[in-house]
Amino acid sequence: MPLHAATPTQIYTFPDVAALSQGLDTYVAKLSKEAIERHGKFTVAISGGSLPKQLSAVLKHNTSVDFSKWIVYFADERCVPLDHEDSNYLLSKKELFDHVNIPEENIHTIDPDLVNDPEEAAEDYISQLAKTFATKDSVRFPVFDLILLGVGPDGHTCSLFPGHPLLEDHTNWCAHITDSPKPPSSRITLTFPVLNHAHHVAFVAAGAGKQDMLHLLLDGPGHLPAQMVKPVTGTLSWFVDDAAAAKITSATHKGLERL
Ligand SMILES: O=C(O)[C@H](O)[C@@H](O)[C@H](O)[C@H](O)COP(=O)(O)O
Repeated sequence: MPLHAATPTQIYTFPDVAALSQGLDTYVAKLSKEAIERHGKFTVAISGGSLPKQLSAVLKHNTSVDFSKWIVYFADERCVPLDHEDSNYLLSKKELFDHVNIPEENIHTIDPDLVNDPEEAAEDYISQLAKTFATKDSVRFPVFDLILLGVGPDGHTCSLFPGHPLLEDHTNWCAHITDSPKPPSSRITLTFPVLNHAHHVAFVAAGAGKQDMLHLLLDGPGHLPAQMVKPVTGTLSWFVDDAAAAKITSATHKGLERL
């Protein structure tokens, strides 16, 4: 089955989290190879939460992936020091970076000196993005090869929360938030235009706790943040385990396929 979905949204389901990690490994390894063949690098943005562990369980052992060509950003980051237990960087470091050979300079962290000034931290992150995606003026939005997203119980993704003014940010590449309903309250996040310009966007969701939200997001129309992720020309995929997929009832459900 081709990974490039014929339908706007492709849902891949797996019997359990172990199989989900296997599927993610296959998917990410394929996209990494394609991107490196195409332009010599693989640009990827990674979220926090449960995703880094699910992503890395199998991938970190995959010796066929050329991690030396990876350029990593964070889909969102909490404004905390890099060694803080809430740091998304620290999580991905433990789960993935410590096990593979991504050059340190290719891993774009929040500037630890700016964690007390979220606005400055977001500005700095835009400058970091510009290093990879040309200058801020010569390209409209970064085009990531892959952005990996999680989804919260309220339908948030990245640090884009329901009803928040950041949902209306259609110009900045990265924005800050100081009133995140999910702690910690200060964060920086990629914005919708960046998410929607990626070549590939994949949501990852596992466990019965996600059932109701997945039903809401995938079975009907709506304007929750996760539903606002609609790549302009890229693909949109969901990687879910059977527990998370259990309440999906619409036509979309009939499209469920094993990877
Ligand atoms: O830093 C963060 O908090 C995230 O990037 C956030 O958007 C996360 O992906 C979702 O809240 C899902 O988190 P779980 O996978 O842990 O449910």
